[in-house]
Amino acid sequence: MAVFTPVTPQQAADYLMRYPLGGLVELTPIAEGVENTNYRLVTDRGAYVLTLFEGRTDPSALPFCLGLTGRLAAQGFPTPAPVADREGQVIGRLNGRAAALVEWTPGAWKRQPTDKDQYRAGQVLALLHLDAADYEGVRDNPVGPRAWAELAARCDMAAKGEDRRMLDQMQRLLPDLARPWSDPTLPRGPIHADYFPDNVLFATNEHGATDVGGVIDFYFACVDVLAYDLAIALSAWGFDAEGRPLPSALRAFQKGYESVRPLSDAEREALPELGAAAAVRFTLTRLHDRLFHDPANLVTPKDPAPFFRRLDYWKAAEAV
Ligand SMILES: Nc1ncnc2c1ncn2[C@@H]1O[C@H](COP(=O)(O)OP(=O)(O)O)[C@@H](O)[C@H]1O
Ligand SMILES: N[C@@H](CCOP(=O)(O)O)C(=O)O
Repeated sequence: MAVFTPVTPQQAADYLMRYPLGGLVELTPIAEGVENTNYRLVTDRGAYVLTLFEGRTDPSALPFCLGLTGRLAAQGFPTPAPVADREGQVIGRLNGRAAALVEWTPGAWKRQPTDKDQYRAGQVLALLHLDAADYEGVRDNPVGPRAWAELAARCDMAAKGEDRRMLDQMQRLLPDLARPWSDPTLPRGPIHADYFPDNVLFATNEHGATDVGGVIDFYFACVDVLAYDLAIALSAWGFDAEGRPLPSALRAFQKGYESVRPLSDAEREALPELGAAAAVRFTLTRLHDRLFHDPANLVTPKDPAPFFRRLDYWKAAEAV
């Protein structure tokens, strides 16, 4: 369960006093997620997510992340807006952690997205890139190329067996993986950087159709190469649980993306390299989090191996 820092109903009720949201009705821990502590919090006025930010989310990045979602939500992009307290602040402090309240988004993520869902998810990612383009916030990617070597060095102290084999292979690739980041022709801008199916909630819209109701979890958001965000998303949406490619899902997602924001030739060409970088980035964080997992946390670490297998697909695509 993703509760690293427990919050009691009394502590939540006290925290709520600074918001114009009425009194606490219900506080329920949210089981999903692996990074931060999340509770569903219901008040007299509505439902919200209470998040306490843990290790990997640097509190100094929160103005960027919450500013971006606030801006996108105000522009009509489907994402829950952060809630300001009576003094206009969206970032508070609770139980020794930076904390925020965000509107609750009804809906659920697609465990088995159809090609139509893939297409729509691709469109919404491209809309995010267009809508966020003139956002003025600045944040470097906290798990960009510079962080990979450090993560690998930490894993190096503990990896054995199959983990060691994956790590050795990734360490050999690291020097070349950063190449696209020195290419000035690749457009940059605000990206989500964790656009996985579990961060895209689908709901029934006012016309009775299923649509993306809310994109959540912008806590890895940063300014980076736009096509890298697409490569991350393709890597997240276009493979099965074992890490084998799903060609029609990959096609549908990219087609949806390009129906809104067509790629330049340079972006299309760089996509396999960016995909390989995405495979390594998520393998490394998963490997790191599993190797250094604290059993006192009831979160189940994610398996790095299926992400590592995505490398084969992207490397083969690079060779074409
Ligand atoms: N605004 C929201 N509306 C509805 N559910 C949410 C919202 N934010 C988070 N959740 C739920 O909480 C879970 C964990 O949130 P997430 O931000 O992905 O956590 P983490 O960053 O710890 O991985 C999500 O999978 C979703 O079920
Ligand atoms: N998406 C990442 C881990 C971050 O988890 P999330 O629940 O915040 O999406 C992964 O799959 O490794």
